[in-house]
Amino acid sequence: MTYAGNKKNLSGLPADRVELVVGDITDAELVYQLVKEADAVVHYAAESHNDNSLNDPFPFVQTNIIGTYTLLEACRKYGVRYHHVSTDEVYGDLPLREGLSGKGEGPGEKFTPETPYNPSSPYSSTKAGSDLLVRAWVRSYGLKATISNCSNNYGPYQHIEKFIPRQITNILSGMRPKLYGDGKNVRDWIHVDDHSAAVWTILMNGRIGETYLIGADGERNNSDVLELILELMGQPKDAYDCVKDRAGHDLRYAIDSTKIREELGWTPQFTDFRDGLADTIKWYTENRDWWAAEKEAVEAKYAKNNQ
Ligand SMILES: Cc1cn([C@H]2C[C@H](O)[C@@H](COP(=O)(O)OP(=O)(O)O[C@H]3O[C@H](C)C(=O)[C@H](O)[C@H]3O)O2)c(=O)[nH]c1=O
Repeated sequence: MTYAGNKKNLSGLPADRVELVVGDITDAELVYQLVKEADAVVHYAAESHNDNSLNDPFPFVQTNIIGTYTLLEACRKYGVRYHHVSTDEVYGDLPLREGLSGKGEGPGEKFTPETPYNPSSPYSSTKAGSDLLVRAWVRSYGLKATISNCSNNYGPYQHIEKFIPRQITNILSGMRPKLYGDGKNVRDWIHVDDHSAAVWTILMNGRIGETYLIGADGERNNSDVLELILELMGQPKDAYDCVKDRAGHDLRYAIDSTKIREELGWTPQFTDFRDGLADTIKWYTENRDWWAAEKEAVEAKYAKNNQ
């Protein structure tokens, strides 16, 4: 199997059965050469960070649209099975629920595979575009492909630009965590290993042409997540800064993952967010070498936007 992606996301896939390929997916010559030899392609190789897409959308159009197109064409040419890793953000956002405890309890509307696409940011609109390319390649050319749309991941090896690792590494670097706006925005958290296991399940048993939503019923608002990080790291509850909100900030994401659970028998294994977060903190604490060199540059980018 050829895996187009980023080594940092490999956690959970059986390494002996996967050949990791990191490269420029807009480089058609490279892509065709690799896909020719592959049994299957799992495409994780997106530009993925909303804040970066707001500052500079072009790499998102190039990688997420042209890169996906290039992979699809190569898979079509060589008859290779393709799985497209995507995001719940293609569906836009949901209204905040009154009284959300931050523990994912209670009823509320969630995204389903039938929810109409309504992306908000340059990032999510390019992911939506790439999903639609996949659907067109299935219908028009009979490409053997599946799509998954997952909620917010957390766990080891996540880029420190993202919310959870940013706050952990801020604290470890003697800086205060940064919360956008009022911190009431809700994300539906899933451990990266559960996401990887779900992708593997779809690749092995998913029906061609289908879209599966992946989520672990992990809704929490950002303030609650940050307060838990502060508590687990022995910091005062209020030791953070509220900073400028993200432009067009999506309010709430929530996934209904009934389809993958009932049809393919997948269930998340990381059901205790507190434990998963504690392990994640431990990982960043013990692996400073992995992130420390990048910290200054990441924070300088945020500082330019007063974030
Ligand atoms: C970096 C940062 C973020 N935030 C807020 C903004 C969001 O409400 C939440 C999570 O932000 P993050 O940028 O980590 O993730 P999302 O914008 O929700 O998107 C992520 O999850 C989806 C599914 C993908 O598809 C994206 O690829 C992935 O980046 O924390 C803060 O309050 N402070 C911060 O310093």
